[in-house]
Amino acid sequence: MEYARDLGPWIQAQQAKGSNFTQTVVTLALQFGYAVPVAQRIVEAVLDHEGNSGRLVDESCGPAIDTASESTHLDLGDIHAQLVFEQLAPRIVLLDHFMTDAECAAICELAAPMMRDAVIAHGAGGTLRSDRAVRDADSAVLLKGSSPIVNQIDKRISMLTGWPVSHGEHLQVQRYRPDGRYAPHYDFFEANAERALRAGGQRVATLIVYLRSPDAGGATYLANLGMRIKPRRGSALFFTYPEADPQSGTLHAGDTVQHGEKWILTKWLRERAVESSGLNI
Ligand SMILES: O=C(O)CCC(=O)C(=O)O
Ligand SMILES: [Fe+2]
Repeated sequence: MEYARDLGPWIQAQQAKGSNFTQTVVTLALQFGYAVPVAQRIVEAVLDHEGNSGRLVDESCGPAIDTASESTHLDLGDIHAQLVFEQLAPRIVLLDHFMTDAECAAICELAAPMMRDAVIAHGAGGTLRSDRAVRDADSAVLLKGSSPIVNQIDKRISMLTGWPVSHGEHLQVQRYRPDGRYAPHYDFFEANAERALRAGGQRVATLIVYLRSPDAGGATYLANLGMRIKPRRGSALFFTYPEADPQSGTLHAGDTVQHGEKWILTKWLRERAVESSGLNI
């Protein structure tokens, strides 16, 4: 992450004037136009004396898409995806051509007969149940190893993110019909969701692949950023939340589908190997 060199002395001066961490971050954001998560990382780096070079090193050791190359093509072995957009903090990457049209169609066909009401976690125990007021969609689980195409996509996601297949949940396909939506939420578990956390630790990243675009509506809305990602078949949206906290800036929603159907493939990545026989959590 690059930032103006003179910010180092400016931040030190703010601190010397008695500004606390939060005040310095907010002032940096308001006065210099940095997004708050970026401002936070700059202030952290400067105060840790790492900021002298004017360059921040991302120390996160979780799943990551390596976009350091000058090229917008990402060689994923069996396919070349194309980098469309990336944001550093919170980390968001949008790719085109992550799956071919034929692969999207094959995954939809595989999932269609297995569709059930999509569920959400409720209460302290994290009991799973359908609540269409929050998540109005159907969902199907594609167990790891259950078919060649599932293997292929799992491997491709692992290659993209540098994260082992073992540390990912089973793929899921979500289908939204007209009026279907997913209200704003975080993907990480509540701290008291013991059963889910025991299976492989916290969720740390989400990958969504758009399999079928609705005719209207159904964007993925990144609420903290005021950003809308339009579903386009074969494109993939990746975001990470190294801290399972609102500070991750990853509040997001599936906007209401107005016309047509929206189908997506989701992969949630965990801290550790996921020990689950069937269902995700
Ligand atoms: O439907 C979308 O665009 C977002 C889906 C989502 O956030 C989820 O399944 O957790
Ligand atoms: Fe989500």
